[in-house]
Amino acid sequence: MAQYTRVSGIVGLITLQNPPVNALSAAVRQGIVDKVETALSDPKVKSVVICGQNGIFCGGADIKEFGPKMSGPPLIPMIHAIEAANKPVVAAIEGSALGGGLELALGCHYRIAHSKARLGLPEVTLGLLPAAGGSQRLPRLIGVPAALDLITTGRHVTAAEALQLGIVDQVTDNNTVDAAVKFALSVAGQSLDARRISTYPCPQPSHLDALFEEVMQKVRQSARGAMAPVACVQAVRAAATLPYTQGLEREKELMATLFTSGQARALQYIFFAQRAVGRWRMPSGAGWDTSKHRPVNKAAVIGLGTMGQGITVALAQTGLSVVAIETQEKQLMKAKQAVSSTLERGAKRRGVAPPLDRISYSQNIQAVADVDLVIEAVFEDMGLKMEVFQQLSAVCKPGTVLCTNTSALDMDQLASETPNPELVVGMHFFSPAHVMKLLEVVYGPRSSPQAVATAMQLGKKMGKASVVVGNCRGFVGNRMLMPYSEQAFFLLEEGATPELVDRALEEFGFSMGLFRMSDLAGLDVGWRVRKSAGLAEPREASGQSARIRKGYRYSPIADLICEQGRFGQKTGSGWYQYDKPGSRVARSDPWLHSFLEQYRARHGLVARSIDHQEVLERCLYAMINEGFRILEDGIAAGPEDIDVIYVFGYGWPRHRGGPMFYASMVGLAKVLERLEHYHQAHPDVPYLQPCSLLKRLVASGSPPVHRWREVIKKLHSQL
Ligand SMILES: CCCCCCCC/C=C\C=C\CC(=O)SCCNC(=O)CCNC(=O)[C@H](O)C(C)(C)COP(=O)(O)OP(=O)(O)OC[C@H]1O[C@@H](n2cnc3c(N)ncnc32)[C@H](O)[C@@H]1OP(=O)(O)O
Repeated sequence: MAQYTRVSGIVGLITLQNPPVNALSAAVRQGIVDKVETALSDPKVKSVVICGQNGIFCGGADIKEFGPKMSGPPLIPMIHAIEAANKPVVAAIEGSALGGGLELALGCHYRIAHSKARLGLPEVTLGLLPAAGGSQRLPRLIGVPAALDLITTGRHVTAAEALQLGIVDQVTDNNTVDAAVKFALSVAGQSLDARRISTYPCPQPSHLDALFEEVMQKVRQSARGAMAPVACVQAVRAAATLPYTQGLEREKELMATLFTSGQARALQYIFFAQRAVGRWRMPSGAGWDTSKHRPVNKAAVIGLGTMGQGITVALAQTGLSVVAIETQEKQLMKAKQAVSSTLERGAKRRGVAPPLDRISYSQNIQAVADVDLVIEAVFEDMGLKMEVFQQLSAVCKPGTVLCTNTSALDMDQLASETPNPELVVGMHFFSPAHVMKLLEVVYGPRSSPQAVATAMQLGKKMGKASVVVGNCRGFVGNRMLMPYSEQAFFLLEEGATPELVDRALEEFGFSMGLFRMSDLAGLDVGWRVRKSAGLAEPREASGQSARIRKGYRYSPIADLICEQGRFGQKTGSGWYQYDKPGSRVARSDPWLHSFLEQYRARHGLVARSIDHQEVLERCLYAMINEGFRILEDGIAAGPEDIDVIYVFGYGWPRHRGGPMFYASMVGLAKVLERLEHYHQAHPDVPYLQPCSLLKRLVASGSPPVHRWREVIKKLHSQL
């Protein structure tokens, strides 16, 4: 809806009303069309201001209304009518002007923004392009290179940057609507000939072809198969090379392809999934509405290895006071230097002062006595962590929330070391902790909803996509990695190479294939976990028994690689070779290939040709199958939780919506059929045995992903 009033005698004020972000729903578009007509036909009105209610201009088209049966006035003619008006129309931009919201503002003759406003065309992040004339107007207004940057990345700019780029005409620190009305009064009656952006010639950059070729190459590389960034470049190229009306036609054509694509559905699903997981709920029913978080002003980090350093940086950047503890003096000094330089680099980028004085360093755990929350990030060793938790219980003030940053260990066992297990939760960060967006917040059977709420609130404050998950080995993310990597190892035994597996996964869209990723993370981490699970003990070098552990098929390949001291990038070799330890460029390794050949010969395995489809089906479907088990076990509340974890923490291509969404797009019946097929071929691999929830969903007609929770709920109620 839109409200209309006349202010200062001659200014028609149109206010968009659709909480919370004034999205351009059918009703809002109808409201705008009607109120613009009212203002333009009223002879007393000499100029018009468009604003949004509750301090936000407009969050863009209403994504919830996207679909095959969209109704209401279309955006393009609505914006054209505003641009063609014979009275000046001024956009008063507070809060956000995003997507269709900015396109609406670009149709206005003037734009006044509050200094705290953010503007952008983020359609690309939803698998779309700015198709209400935005891809044609913005390059005409700010030039091709700047428009390409904004449209292909979807980044939001501050009001100051918008002013510098020429997107807005004025920035104010005061009441934006008052400033816009004042401005509208000052321009009433003036000629609008030079204010209609669609009539501007598009500035022609020199070497236009070379520029677009270069940008297209870059975009294709970083898009990893996503269509929208490529279409965005094509649309801007149309703006640079065609008259406005023809460019608009091209924009429409490109949008039609994107709008109906699975990629757009996947990206919009992830947009809502991210928000849905933020409204967490534990199986007990506890959530934000029932659980108040404890205030956290001062936090401690115990253990300043790579993870501890990243967490310290993230906390300090969030504005907390941090006590950073490391018992080894040399490591403490090294960590202090690393943390300081990361904070300095970050502050320089943002043009602010580095928050160095928020951190105090100590070798003495007594220094945590007055903190509100502790994050333990010591070495992944249960004995050591138990010792730390005992010490923390003795030192911390009552009510301190104790968090462990374990990636797989039993956090409930750690809770047992404290007199207040209800205050213990897992906060599983991803490396580097100050960069990666994901945080798994792990609750055990005794964790209180208040402790979970506290960790979730802190995650939110740190800008993390925080997901509440239950306690089990590997939680959600790492638990699903087990079948994924197991299949990759089996594929090596059967004839694949790390390069082949990685290529298949990277062409699918993963930021890195499994083997390159393992080399980056360090192979010793998984080796230690397998050893602690009693799997990776040295066995006889050949024969069937070497490939059987605990009664099931097992590939010792990764353990054998580690026994050679090949831990990945940090040692200069792993699944690939590197120029030197720490180097990042992975090269094919003849040693590894000959090792694989010898391994197969020793175990009587005959290499066969393996194609990309088999790699994808075996690795991804085994992982998805485990995702269904996780849902069945109640470790994740819904498919959205798993998908957000994989998109934000594991490099799953966002335009494929996460593993569970992907399964729904492939078709659950097909996933089930392929799992049955591979399980028949490998009956000694339990991860390939289709999970009963998957079978149940297929039996109930493969409902869309947003309806899985109903089936899961029914399943749980019958248990
Ligand atoms: C066959 C060919 C057909 C062609 C048809 C073409 C028709 C379309 C034409 C033009 C299309 C234009 C494209 C667009 O405009 S797409 C939308 C672009 N806008 C965005 O991407 C902005 C998305 N929103 C945000 O970034 C944030 O929400 C922000 C506005 C910055 C506010 O952030 P914050 O204060 O943190 O609040 P939340 O993100 O939690 O959001 C609050 C709730 O509002 C819901 N929301 C937000 N934006 C939208 C939206 N655009 N549409 C619908 N709903 C929106 C959000 O989901 C939250 O609700 P809930 O918690 O219930 O999920």
